[in-house]
Amino acid sequence: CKTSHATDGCLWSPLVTKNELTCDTPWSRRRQAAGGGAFGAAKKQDELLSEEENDDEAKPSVWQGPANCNGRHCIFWNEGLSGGIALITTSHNAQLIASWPTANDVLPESPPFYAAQIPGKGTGLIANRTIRKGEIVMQRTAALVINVTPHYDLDPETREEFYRQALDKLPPRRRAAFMEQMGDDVYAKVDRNAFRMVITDTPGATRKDENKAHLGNFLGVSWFNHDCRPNTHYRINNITHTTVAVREIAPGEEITVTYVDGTLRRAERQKRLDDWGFKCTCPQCSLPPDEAEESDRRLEALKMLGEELEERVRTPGGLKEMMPEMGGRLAELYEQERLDSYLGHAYTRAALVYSMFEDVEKTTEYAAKAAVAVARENGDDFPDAVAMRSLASHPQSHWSWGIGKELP
Ligand SMILES: C[S@@+](CC[C@H](N)C(=O)[O-])C[C@H]1O[C@@H](n2cnc3c(N)ncnc32)[C@H](O)[C@@H]1O
Repeated sequence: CKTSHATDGCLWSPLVTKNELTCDTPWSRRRQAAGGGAFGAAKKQDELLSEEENDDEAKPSVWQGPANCNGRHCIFWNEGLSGGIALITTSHNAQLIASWPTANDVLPESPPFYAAQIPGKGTGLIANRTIRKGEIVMQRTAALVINVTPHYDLDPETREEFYRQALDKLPPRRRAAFMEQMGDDVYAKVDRNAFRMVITDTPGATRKDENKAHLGNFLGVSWFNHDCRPNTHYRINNITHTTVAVREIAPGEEITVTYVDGTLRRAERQKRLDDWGFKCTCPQCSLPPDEAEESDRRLEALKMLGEELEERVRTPGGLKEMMPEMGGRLAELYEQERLDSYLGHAYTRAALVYSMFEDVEKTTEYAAKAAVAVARENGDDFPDAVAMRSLASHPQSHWSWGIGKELP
């Protein structure tokens, strides 16, 4: 093994230990991604979704970098991992990412959607068959991960050059797929299509910690348009983005996500969506005035009730003021507002409140619903999903059981 930053042969990187060097690992040929007929739509639209999967020759999975540093932020990349990943971040964050598992970024044989032009929205994704509630619609690993500090602090010219250098580290088809996204330059493509994510191994780190806050660009995921009452929920684990259906999606229906907090009132949602450069005309935003006002009133009630429950649980003696029905009311408000992608949170609150007052029937009902909704939204092993399964099967053994009744 020679140690070099050359683009072929045995590659060296500070991100791998000597034992992990992959010099003699034979290159595995990646399988050809499905495409063509399954999408049914025009070829151009198929390519939007599948091009990065069609590389003729696979690359070895080797982390490289740092290169092209600007202060503490450098470019790190791995051409062979999950279709190709490039990072602009610190060495510490890059090492952390390199230690994480990633999903294999390959489209399923028959993706349940095709890309099409949607009037007034640009490109979007349409279901080509019935998609079941709870079904994974798409799973992608980030192609580009960028720390927020260079994104917000660098002068535009330096930043654009820096981003182009990072993009150059991706395999050509992946780079081409990136360039298909909406936005006039690389910066705008990142800005319009990226998801905020926290790169940390420290529980409790928040997006406000600039060292940890990053923007992740996930090819394919960028084609989901916004709806204030979307039919999917997404989660980001490590640097993998997973989109799951939160209700049954009919063939021909557009697959949507929300870009903003759907529990906000209509004017606030629309204000935030202005930043994305469009006026939202989704069914919820297009309700007749009286129904829109009713929705806003429900959202206000939902917010107040949620805050009241939090406050009472946190304040000494606060549980004395609580009534078991408050939990059920909260869940009802979420259901009436069709906030299908937030039901895990609402059902969990409801189950806990009923458990505090030893209502066995309601506790098991809401804990069972919460277990299913939380698993759908966050994965089967998510701690709240595990806790809700346990509450549903043995309510009396849970920490919350009866604590509302035991107070003096
Ligand atoms: C992440 S991209 C989604 C894909 C995009 N339609 C395209 O053609 O690349 C976000 C952009 O799509 C458009 N968009 C998304 N949802 C929309 C909606 N509900 N109404 C109008 N435009 C929307 C906006 O221009 C927004 O800035």
